[in-house]
Amino acid sequence: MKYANEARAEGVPVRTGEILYEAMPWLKQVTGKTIVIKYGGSAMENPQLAAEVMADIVLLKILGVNPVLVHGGGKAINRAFSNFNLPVEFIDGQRVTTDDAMDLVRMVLTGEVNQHLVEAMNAHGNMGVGVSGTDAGIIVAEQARPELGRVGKITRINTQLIEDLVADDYIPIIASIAIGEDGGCYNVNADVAAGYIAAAIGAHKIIFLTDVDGLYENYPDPDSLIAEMTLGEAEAMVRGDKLSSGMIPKLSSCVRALDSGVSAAHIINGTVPHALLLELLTDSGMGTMVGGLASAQFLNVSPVSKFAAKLIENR
Ligand SMILES: Nc1ncnc2c1ncn2[C@@H]1O[C@H](COP(=O)(O)OP(=O)(O)O)[C@@H](O)[C@H]1O
Ligand SMILES: CC(=O)N[C@@H](CCC(=O)OP(=O)(O)O)C(=O)O
Repeated sequence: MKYANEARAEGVPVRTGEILYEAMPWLKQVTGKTIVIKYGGSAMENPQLAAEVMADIVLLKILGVNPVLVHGGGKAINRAFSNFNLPVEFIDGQRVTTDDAMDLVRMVLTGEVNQHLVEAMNAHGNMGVGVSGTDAGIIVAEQARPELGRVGKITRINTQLIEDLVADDYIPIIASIAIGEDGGCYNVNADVAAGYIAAAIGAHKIIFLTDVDGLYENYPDPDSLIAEMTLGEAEAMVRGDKLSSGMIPKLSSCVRALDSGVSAAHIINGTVPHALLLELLTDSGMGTMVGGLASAQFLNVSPVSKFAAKLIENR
């Protein structure tokens, strides 16, 4: 037997209660909504952190959010290429993928990365269903450019399987491999795949989990980290010549998603513990938000006004 006084002496976690309560306004905005989460290979390098990210996604599902996970695995593919002495070559952020290399890319993304994520997620209750973009023709593509080999340009997204899984309260975990219009399969950039999927399923938000704190105007100058930008500003940056490598497909995908009605896109640091929860359920916010706020007058204001801004945005 244990007396109540004893339990209290161990410390009542008042702050924990406050934190949970503070989540309410944010939770009201996202519960029942579909959120596409793109998990990049760069933020997946630490398996413990990756397992925590999967647990946070399950928590969001339990809280009524409908997460759809789209993942890459560029670093794991690089390692496999090096093991097989295949050259790693990118043109405009896209991996040059020969026919033989395609088999390896598919093996790594669907056989290794996807299944590790499924395993980590399903340690918390078997909600994760791992699929490739080829399953039920989720991602359909044609050859992008002959010099890239089997790199696909997405032509359409079939949303049915994703919608069915979400309706049945599963969490789709989608590897960025596409089925060809001409048969066969294609390697597609996972940022691009996530943007297309978010647009096609009418997601509320898209969140890119990467290994930096967000988008820097002049990378890596820490003072140039962008907290918020409008769709117009993002479009101008995509058209300009300041962006390099990994951020080109991410920002282009933010633009595509917002153009199709997704309310906000976020680029956040997935290596920060509980980054997703902090972004979605607290006043703190994280990284770079594209779109989102109704007006610049709400920038850098108190949490209460920020909440008001979010309500306006949701009208
Ligand atoms: N302007 C920029 N802002 C932030 N990161 C940038 C920028 N330009 C290039 N990067 C690089 O982009 C990387 C993230 O892209 P990438 O490696 O493709 O990640 P992921 O695996 O998450 O898709 C960062 O680690 C950083 O080195
Ligand atoms: C065409 C192309 O470049 N495909 C990517 C697919 C994986 C990916 O996008 O992974 P990240 O999200 O970790 O960058 C590749 O082969 O690396």
